[in-house]
Amino acid sequence: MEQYTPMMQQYLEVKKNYQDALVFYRLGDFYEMFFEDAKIASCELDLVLTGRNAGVKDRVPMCGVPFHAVTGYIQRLVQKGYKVAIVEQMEDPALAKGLVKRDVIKVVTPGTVIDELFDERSSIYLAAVVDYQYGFALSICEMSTGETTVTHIPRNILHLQQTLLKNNIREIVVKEGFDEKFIRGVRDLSAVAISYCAEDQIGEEYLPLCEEVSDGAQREAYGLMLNYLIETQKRMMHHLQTVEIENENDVLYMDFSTQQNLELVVPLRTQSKSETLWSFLDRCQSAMGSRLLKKWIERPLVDKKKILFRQDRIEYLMKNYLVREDLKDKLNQIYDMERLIARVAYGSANAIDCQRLQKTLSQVPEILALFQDAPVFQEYRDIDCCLSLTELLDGAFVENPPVSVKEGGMFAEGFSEQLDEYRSAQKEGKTWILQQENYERERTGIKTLKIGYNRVFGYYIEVSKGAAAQVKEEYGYVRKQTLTNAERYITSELKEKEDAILHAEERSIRLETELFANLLEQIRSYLPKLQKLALMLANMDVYYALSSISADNGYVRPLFTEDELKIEEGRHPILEKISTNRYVSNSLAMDKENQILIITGPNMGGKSTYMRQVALIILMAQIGCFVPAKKCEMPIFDKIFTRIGASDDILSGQSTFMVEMTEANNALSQATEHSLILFDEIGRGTSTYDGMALAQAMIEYIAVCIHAKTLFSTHYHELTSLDESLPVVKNVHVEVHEDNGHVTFMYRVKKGKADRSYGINVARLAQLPEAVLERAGDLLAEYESKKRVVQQSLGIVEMVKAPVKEQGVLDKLEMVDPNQLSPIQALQMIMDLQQELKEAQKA
Ligand SMILES: Nc1ncnc2c1ncn2[C@@H]1O[C@H](COP(=O)(O)OP(=O)(O)OP(=O)(O)O)[C@@H](O)[C@H]1O
Repeated sequence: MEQYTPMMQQYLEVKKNYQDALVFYRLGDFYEMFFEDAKIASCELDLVLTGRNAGVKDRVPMCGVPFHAVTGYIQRLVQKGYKVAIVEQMEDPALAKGLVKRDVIKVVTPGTVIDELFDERSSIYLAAVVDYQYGFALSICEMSTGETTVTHIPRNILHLQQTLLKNNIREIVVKEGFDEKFIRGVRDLSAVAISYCAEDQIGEEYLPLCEEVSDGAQREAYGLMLNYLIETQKRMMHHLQTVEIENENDVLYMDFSTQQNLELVVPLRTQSKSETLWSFLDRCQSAMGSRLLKKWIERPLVDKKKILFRQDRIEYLMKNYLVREDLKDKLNQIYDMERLIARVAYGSANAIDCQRLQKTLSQVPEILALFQDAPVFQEYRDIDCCLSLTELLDGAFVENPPVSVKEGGMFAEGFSEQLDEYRSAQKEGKTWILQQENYERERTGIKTLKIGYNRVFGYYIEVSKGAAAQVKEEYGYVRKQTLTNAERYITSELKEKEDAILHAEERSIRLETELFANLLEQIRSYLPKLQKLALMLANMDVYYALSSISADNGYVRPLFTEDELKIEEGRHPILEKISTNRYVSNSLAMDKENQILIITGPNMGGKSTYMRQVALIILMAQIGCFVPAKKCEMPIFDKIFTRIGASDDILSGQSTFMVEMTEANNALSQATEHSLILFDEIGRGTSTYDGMALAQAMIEYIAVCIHAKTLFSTHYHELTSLDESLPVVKNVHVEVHEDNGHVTFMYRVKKGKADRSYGINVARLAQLPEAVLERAGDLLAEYESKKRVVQQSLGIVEMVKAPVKEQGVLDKLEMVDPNQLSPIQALQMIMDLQQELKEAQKA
């Protein structure tokens, strides 16, 4: 019977346990892939697919990548959603008896990348999801910093998808048997990979971390996440930070499409390089500052005290120009400490990382000194700067240490006496070799004689073929190798010295490796303190960025009210900087009597810009930043919903109109009186009457049942008469001047409705054929003579709000399958639902 070669048997043995990963199998200076893996990888990475003789009749498909370039290839595969299992040689091939031992040292997966990260300013997350029948518990982790959180979300496909998209989760881990319906929902999001993991006993070393999580389902999710990390990373993850328990109500809620519509962190058209709020505000000097800023933007605050706290710090820096500039200079010198220490803890740091850590640490006391007299930064006054560690690392390394930690040459002279001794032995040896070369030249009279070195023969004397006759027996040369035009010899003296040199070299490399491991261990003992310092630096960086942009652009500090929203001369932060003509500022006033503004006016008149501007000002205010306005008073909003523009449909398979209605429903079903709703031309995706009817019914529902502050732009002029039946509805319009059929946009928002629509005038700006414009003008006149009127039911609209919160309890009861619950889970469910019901009734 045919049989695979021993090596191929070894490969297949490993592959058996990693069916869902591409196995990168180390063979000398290459990582090779075989069989299906080779076909996939050659396709995805443009590699040549070859074959290998493996003992059986057919050659086995194979492709490979050189080991030194492997990171880039893994990056590309993981980006595409693949997992890569790296199989290393576990012993020195030169010393191995028989087949070299090999094993998987790590599995790189889409949600756990560390060394293979593309972009230092963004973060990639992994989430473990546990289904407890009436909800999901999630544990989310960012491997490159060790940050972890746990949270609960409703057991609902849309909510799960939203959570994954909003948090840039690239991979979810579930237990075998996870509800197929939800798996399909996750598969619809092509950017999220799904992995399965069994629940195992967690190692003792991680138990203290687990104890931080008191909630049963969350702890289960956290445990599942740990299990998966242990299984894939195959090493102790010292860098995992204390778990943060997150509650969706602790931040201003936005759904994913709102984050997209407002272009908070990604531009709407993914191809375009246009500015997002993040890129605009990001004056951070370090990547960790940028990442923190992004987090602030995606999770604005709802707690007034926390907002004021940030405002105070930003204000301090705005007022103290010199401190701010000094801070900038110092922050400029720091490195991405968060990821540096994660690499140290994880064990993948090199000498360059440690050197950067030292440089960063040495800035800390200077940064703190800047805030000696600033009461708003008092919290940091007693922070431990890890001075002893800074000293320990100071001057430890040579100026430009090597990337590899395996070849020595990292530590500076004076770091270790022993190392210095080995090194001087090496150096002496090398000087001896040079001297010996001269000596041999002199005694043989061969001017071209040289002493060389290679790995196979060690040191040798090389003499050209022509001169070989001059080599006399009495010199004691032993011929070792004959080349085409040279002879190579060794002498016993040379070999003796060689031994000493190589010995010293080997010993010094071994010592350096030991010293380095030791140093990492020492740094690890400072871990919690270092994580605190990194967070402080990232915070400082964000404070710097926001204060600098606020000061440069004349932003004001928002004041918080109970209900009234008043923005005087507000501006769109980004447009005011990039627009070629002068930006026209606009005010806004809303309160209980003015809850809904219907905005009319021509296309291109500035309606969308006005709405976005309001949303951005509110958002900036709730991250603690100052805002582009002359004055701003506002309540704290709990949620923002938008339906703006035709956004790309991420959740595939929905028509524009369906997306529009889904987003409208998100707002109508979740908004409260403390929310902000922006509806831009809702209903335009269907026939005029349908659209107008839906728009009117939505406005009425918001006015009567929700009471959220709402900006509603529309081209249905008929809707402007709603202010008669609904006193909370007010009309505003964007001003235009018309002169002989030509319009000039004033971009000023004024009270009252637009006198008419200007579609045909705007079309003229687009240079449509005159014949079309004329015909349209005639048709318009005809239509207008048969004007539509808005149906108003007896002046007062009566509507009943859909029960939202109690309904939630009923929905959960309905969805749960009692046969799937353990007695403890059932008890927990009763307690949870009862609690939820109480809260719903209180609200
Ligand atoms: N306040 C302003 N100051 C200066 N320019 C502005 C202002 N508002 C809008 N603009 C300019 O007008 C353009 C069109 O604005 P916007 O998209 O808000 O119009 P719109 O009324 O929503 O149009 P449509 O109904 O076609 O969507 C913007 O891209 C911007 O260049």
